Amino acid sequence: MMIAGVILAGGKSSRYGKPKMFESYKGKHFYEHSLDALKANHLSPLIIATNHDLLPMFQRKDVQYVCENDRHTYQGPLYAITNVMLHEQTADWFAVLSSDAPFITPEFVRELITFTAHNGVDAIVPIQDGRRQPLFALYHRRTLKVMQQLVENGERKIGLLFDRINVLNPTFSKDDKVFININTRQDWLRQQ
Ligand SMILES: Nc1nc2c(ncn2[C@@H]2O[C@H](COP(=O)(O)OP(=O)(O)OP(=O)(O)O)[C@@H](O)[C@H]2O)c(=O)[nH]1
Repeated sequence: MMIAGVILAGGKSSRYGKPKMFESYKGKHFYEHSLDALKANHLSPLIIATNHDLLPMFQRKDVQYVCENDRHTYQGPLYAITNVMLHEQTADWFAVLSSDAPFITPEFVRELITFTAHNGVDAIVPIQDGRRQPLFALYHRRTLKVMQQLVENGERKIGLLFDRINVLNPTFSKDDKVFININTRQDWLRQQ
């Protein structure tokens, strides 16, 4: 079974005011914390989903870059995941992380992956504090068709996907910090 590691690192960062994936924590950019958590679990290929404007700002060479078509820039995570699945056709599963969660750990990714052993599951989406965490999640390749249908209908909400596929919703009580994502500078000041 092949699991690709995907980091969503496009978007507008409009609430943050500048591209938040390049903020630094412990000597690494935010996006590198996601990348290294996937890499530590030997996921392959490793893919950063981004857009042409941001592409020159990434420094890591140990990863593939998948850019959204200019016309489709800023369409959100659902579009970005669909685009990655269309580009990477060999992986069975896609471990998808955001690039604004600097407290992510290899241990979290390792635990998440264990749930792929469940039969007949299309996606593994943790629930934390009663909320779904779709950007700390795993999606099977067979979800691509439904994703494409949603995207073609102009849908942006990834939540709509979960009504149409078989989702496992594990809980991770141990390390609450893992799921913290940074949307505003205020968020980041609070966490430091
Ligand atoms: N590749 C790609 N990633 C995206 C896109 N939209 C959001 N993301 C990523 O998805 C994660 C969550 O994004 P959000 O914070 O909800 O949206 P954002 O556009 O980055 O920021 P806001 O403008 O403040 O909403 C981040 O890691 C983003 O980099 C997109 O269109 N393409």
